[in-house]
Amino acid sequence: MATMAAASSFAVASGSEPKATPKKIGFLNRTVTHAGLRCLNIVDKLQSRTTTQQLRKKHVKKQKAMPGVVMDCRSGMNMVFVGAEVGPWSKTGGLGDVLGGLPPAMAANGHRVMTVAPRYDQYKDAWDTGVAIEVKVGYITEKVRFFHCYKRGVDRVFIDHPMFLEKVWGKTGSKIYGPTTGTDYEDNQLRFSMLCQAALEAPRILNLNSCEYFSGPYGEDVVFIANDWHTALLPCYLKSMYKSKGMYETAKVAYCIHNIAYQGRFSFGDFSLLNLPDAFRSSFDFIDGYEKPVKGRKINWMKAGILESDKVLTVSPYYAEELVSGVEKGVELDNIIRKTGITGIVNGMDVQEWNPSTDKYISIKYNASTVMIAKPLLKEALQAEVGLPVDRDIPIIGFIGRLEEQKGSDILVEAIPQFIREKVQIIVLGTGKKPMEEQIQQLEILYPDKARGVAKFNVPLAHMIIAGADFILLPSRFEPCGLIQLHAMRYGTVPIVASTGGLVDTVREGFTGFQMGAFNVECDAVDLADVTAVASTIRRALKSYGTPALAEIIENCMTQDLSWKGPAKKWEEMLLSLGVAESNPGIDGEEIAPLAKENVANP
Ligand SMILES: Nc1ncnc2c1ncn2[C@@H]1O[C@H](COP(=O)(O)OP(=O)(O)O[C@H]2O[C@H](CO)[C@@H](O)[C@H](O)[C@H]2O)[C@@H](O)[C@H]1O
Ligand SMILES: OC[C@H]1O[C@H](O[C@H]2[C@H](O)[C@@H](O)[C@@H](O[C@H]3[C@H](O)[C@@H](O)[C@@H](O)O[C@@H]3CO)O[C@@H]2CO)[C@H](O)[C@@H](O)[C@@H]1O
Repeated sequence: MATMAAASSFAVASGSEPKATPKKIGFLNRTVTHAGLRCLNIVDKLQSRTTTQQLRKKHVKKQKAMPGVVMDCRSGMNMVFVGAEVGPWSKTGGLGDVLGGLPPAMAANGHRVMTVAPRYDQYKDAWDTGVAIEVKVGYITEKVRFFHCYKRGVDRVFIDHPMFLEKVWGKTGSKIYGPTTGTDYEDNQLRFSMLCQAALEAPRILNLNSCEYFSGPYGEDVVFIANDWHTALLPCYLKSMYKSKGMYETAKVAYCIHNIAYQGRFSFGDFSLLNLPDAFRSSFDFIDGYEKPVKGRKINWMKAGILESDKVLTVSPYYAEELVSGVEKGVELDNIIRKTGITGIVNGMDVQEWNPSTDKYISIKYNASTVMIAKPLLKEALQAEVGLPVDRDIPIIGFIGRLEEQKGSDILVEAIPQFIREKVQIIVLGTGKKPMEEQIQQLEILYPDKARGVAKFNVPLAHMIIAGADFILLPSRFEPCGLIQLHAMRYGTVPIVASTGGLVDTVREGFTGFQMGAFNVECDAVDLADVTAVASTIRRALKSYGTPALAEIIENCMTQDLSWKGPAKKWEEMLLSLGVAESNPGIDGEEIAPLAKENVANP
């Protein structure tokens, strides 16, 4: 906001024209200046028809800068984010958070931004556009419809087909990929092939007039941001169905890896289901030593996504390094990524959903100057909520996450006997693999006055833990970025983290949290050394409880800018470098809270 207020004038194309004074633009109600923002006054428009027409080809921002002078200002890019989850409409974890939070930050910077995700449920706020297309999935042709809403400056597009809705309806959040954790829907390849094809049509055919600055279809000068294995076919179809026919000539694809553990490996014969020319076969070709889902030669969607895209990204710089470090951390795609290269940009967090001074799930609102008064009260509320003895003097350690080996809840459970005699309580919230759910549910029986495990996907409780706990534990075997430590830091809850991926980039030992060292990435056993590291670091953290040193760490945590603002600028720089026609830098934007608030989705 400060940057905006300090701005002094628009750059006006004609030297003879008086300089415009700073103006509030209606959209987002902000003042805008930027070197990259081109403004033509009405005289220039008459003299330079071609330029103006070129401008109109894309989006044109109109405003009255001064009485009698109409200025057409253009900035930004057309961006289409594609993913299997988009929060808050659909979310099983961090992928949904990123597709929910990064696009509005891009829109705030003046870009025209769309997300495309499946319509898993009857979302109250997204309407049928009336537009339908036919796409070939596998050996059949299916009709899909486009639903739409406009929130926080972003066109949210949902792909409607029974393959999404019938399976998941009413259970969004848990059944997106399969009926239970660890079991995938048999037609996932068809479902995500459909998503990719529909996403490629959306910018061309949807006539969206969501706000006064952008109208009509996005057109073909777009950059697609494809996320994880589900969208790996997008760059392939872009080439085989469009570029080969002279369409989407300058369009580009950035491919973002949120988790290399899920690659989309399927039987080699399934290539024929994808309806791609034979030339693409080698990009999918993959051999591993595993028998799942079939023995031997396979297709690997993520491998193709990496090879066929114009740029490969991931969600933190340290994870980017880990991915190319070797076969273990690169999960057998390290050699491919070494060839293409990869850029890591650390995730931001949604500072609207996670804001201790407005959070609707917590009874006391607070900020960095009131945290020490608020936390004990929020702790008592949390203890009462989960049925632990209510005592504000007992430090609480929280854990939130998908219950998969990645997150290390099994390591935590094994470490508990080594520190449970300390003055401490533990609260674990997560869903996922059944044995791991059962393991956390046992905690209450083993340690009735000390520990609780809640095997539910429970957003209000996640907020209460983030606010009421003193420490948040992330004993991850690997962690591409991690959002929970970001949420925690904003709430003055100090992270204790394994030294891996984004946890290395975002938590500074002794300054904003505690590092435990890197853990064994082998997932089929719990390494005793990791158990010891968890227990000894927890004891170290507990020693700091109530000390000025911890108070300083809490303050350091809470006074950081963890929003998407910084990461969005880095994303913009990278996407601009791809050279999509008609792409320009954005502006230095701010989301306007009231607008964003009234537009918060209500799925
Ligand atoms: N039981 C429960 N109840 C309520 N809420 C729950 C919950 N379990 C998890 N959540 C929520 O889901 C999100 C999980 O975020 P993570 O960063 O841990 O993502 P995840 O590992 O799924 O995603 C991957 O993608 C993200 C985004 O790029 C990376 O940060 C991450 O490292 C990578 O593994 C948080 O918002 C958390 O509060
Ligand atoms: O936002 C949370 C994560 O969501 C995605 O991960 C899902 C993954 O892409 C799906 O394929 C599926 O994973 C299952 C996998 O296919 C199966 O072989 C078996 O290993 O079990 C897995 C778990 O059921 O579900 C994952 C979510 O649980 C996204 O790709 C990740 O980046 C996100 O972290």
